[in-house]
Amino acid sequence: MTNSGTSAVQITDLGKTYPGATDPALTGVSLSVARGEIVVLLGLSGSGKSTLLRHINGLEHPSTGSVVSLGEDVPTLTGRALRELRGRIGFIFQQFEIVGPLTVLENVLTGSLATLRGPRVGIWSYPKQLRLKALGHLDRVGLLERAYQRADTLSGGQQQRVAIARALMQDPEILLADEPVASLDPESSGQVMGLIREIAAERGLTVVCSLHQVELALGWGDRIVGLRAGQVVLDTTTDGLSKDQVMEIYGRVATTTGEIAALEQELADVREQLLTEELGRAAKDPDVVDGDLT
Ligand SMILES: Nc1ncnc2c1ncn2[C@@H]1O[C@H](COP(=O)(O)OP(=O)(O)OP(=O)(O)O)[C@@H](O)[C@H]1O
Repeated sequence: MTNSGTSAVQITDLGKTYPGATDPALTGVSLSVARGEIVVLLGLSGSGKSTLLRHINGLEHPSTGSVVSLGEDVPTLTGRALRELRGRIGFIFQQFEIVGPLTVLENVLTGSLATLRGPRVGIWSYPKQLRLKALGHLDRVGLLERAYQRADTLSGGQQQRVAIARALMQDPEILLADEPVASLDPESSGQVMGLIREIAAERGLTVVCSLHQVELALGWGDRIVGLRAGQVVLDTTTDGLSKDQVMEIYGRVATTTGEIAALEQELADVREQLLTEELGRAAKDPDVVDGDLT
């Protein structure tokens, strides 16, 4: 069944409890995303962002409630119908999932594997029209000159741009991005997020992207959906929304052991990021002798 309505995603009263878990990962989540909308899921580690994203393309099965993506009743789909839906929904992950020893071009080409029969080895095993399409996407993300280089010789930001080009090979209608800049420095983060937005506007893509950086989310998304312990605690457009207003609702004092553990983890991550940035600055500082960071 295909629905020609304007809703890209319609989630109603979604609940998810993982097998063996005592607490639900999601409770009573309802969310409607219009076609062409750019939505940020914001929340602490463990608040349920990935779980929610993974329901949209059927990587998770709901415990209760319904998920309709691009007019398809996702939990009822299996086999070919599910593969077809996933073909219409691109997914970008935090860890890029790039195959290091393969060339940049071949990594992009793997984005078209679902449309081809049989395994492919090497760029010449892909039809010419797909090779040209992949080169076009690499050009769009600014990496054309890197096409024949090994993917693991690229920086983190460049690898994430390869992941964007790979997702575009599917000609997706929806793009899901799960903390796409969590492993990047602030400058590369801004570039990657800017690129996703530009490409979404060019292609009229619907984007649902999880982030945990409040300021980035405010500057980037049209709408913010705040999750806390598996529940939607904020759902508003970013227009005129201040950081304090977001923090007030989504960053309230942690109350459960799980939330406190999540906050502690978040703090450890921030400390690690600061240390990495500091080491990066020290490495560039001409006054610091090689290896001497004291
Ligand atoms: N496969 C799984 N099996 C059991 N529990 C899981 C599984 N995946 C996630 N969870 C639990 O579900 C809850 C929500 O996790 P989820 O990964 O969706 O949160 P998140 O907000 O995306 O976190 P992060 O920002 O760290 O990725 C957490 O308590 C997590 O431990």
